[in-house]
Amino acid sequence: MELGGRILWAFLSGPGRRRGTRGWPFSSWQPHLPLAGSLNATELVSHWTAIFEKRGIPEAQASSEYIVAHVLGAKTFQSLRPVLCTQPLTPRQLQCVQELSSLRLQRMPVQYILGEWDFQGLCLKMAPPVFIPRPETEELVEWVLEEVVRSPCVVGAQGGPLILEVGCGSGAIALSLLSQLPQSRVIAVDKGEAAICLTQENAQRLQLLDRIRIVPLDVTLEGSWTHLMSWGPVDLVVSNPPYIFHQDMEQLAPEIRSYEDPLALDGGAKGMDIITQILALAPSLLKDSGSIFLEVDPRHPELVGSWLQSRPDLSLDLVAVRRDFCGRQTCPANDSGERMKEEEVSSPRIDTVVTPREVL
Ligand SMILES: C[S@@+](CC[C@H](N)C(=O)[O-])C[C@H]1O[C@@H](n2cnc3c(N)ncnc32)[C@H](O)[C@@H]1O
Repeated sequence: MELGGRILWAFLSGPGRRRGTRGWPFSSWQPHLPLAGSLNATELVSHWTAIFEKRGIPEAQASSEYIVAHVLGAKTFQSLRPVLCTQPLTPRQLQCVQELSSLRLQRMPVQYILGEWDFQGLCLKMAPPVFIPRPETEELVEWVLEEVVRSPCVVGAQGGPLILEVGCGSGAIALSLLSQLPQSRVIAVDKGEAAICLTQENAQRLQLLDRIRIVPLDVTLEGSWTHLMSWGPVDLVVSNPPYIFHQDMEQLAPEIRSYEDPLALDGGAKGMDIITQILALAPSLLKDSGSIFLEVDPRHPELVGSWLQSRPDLSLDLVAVRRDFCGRQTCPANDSGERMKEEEVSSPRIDTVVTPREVL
């Protein structure tokens, strides 16, 4: 498929991905501490799973397994050495499990409790209120990687693409692209101070600081981009922007509502505030042959399509839409208002391919 101008790839995430329906279980109820020496890891997991279930904590068993494994020095319960599963925990270990489980009872996400989480095989430090990277976003990264490998024009002057990530959060997208594209360089921007610090720390931990520039920047501020232009136009823009419709914010799970930065989630009335900022800036920042990859809500391709029609000056075409592994998607309409054709392609995760206007 030959593409004339700059192009846009939209990655749809299911409507439920950042929401939740469970209630806030705050109460004065105190779980009792099991007697020291009396419980091994397997029994302790059962003990806390039962408490979590009783208190309506989502993913009760997984939560207790992660916590117990973490205290015993493993990433997952399944990877614990068999002897550690049957050996009684020490009083100190029991106390530690108790403290971390109490945080879970307050609906703190497991990722913040453990203080680290894996994304694309990288172990990243996590800290509230910086957005916790979701598994759906790993698919966005995989899509970008596929396109970089497939498209020889996505190569910058130093032999790899120059990538701009808008809203880097913990650095998950930027750092996983850097680690899998050894020739690439990334400019990672975020308006949140905590996000900038966490990306910096994660880049340092992963020894990727030499190929990343981490810039505190609010994309909605006029003129904020001018100093980015000195690094030249980029080959790719990647973003998992805040895209939740404002009215949907109230339906978010307590884990999200109480611990993650609302600025990482709330995309304004139609979830488009940051999306349109990114698109509007593309001509100044993106090479003519460049691409933008965005994670969006299933309602967005239609909205983005209409918005792009009102901005022909941007020379941007929405060329492809994928849905996430949850498989939820609305099929957007094309220019003539018809439903877009669904094509079967090699990856089962791709459901709709939108060809660029020039090719239609
Ligand atoms: C959904 S989070 C994505 C974080 C990370 N990329 C990930 O996928 O895990 C969106 C990020 O955009 C940042 N952000 C929100 N508004 C912004 C703005 N106006 N300018 C720059 N960054 C912004 C937030 O601070 C947040 O870190």
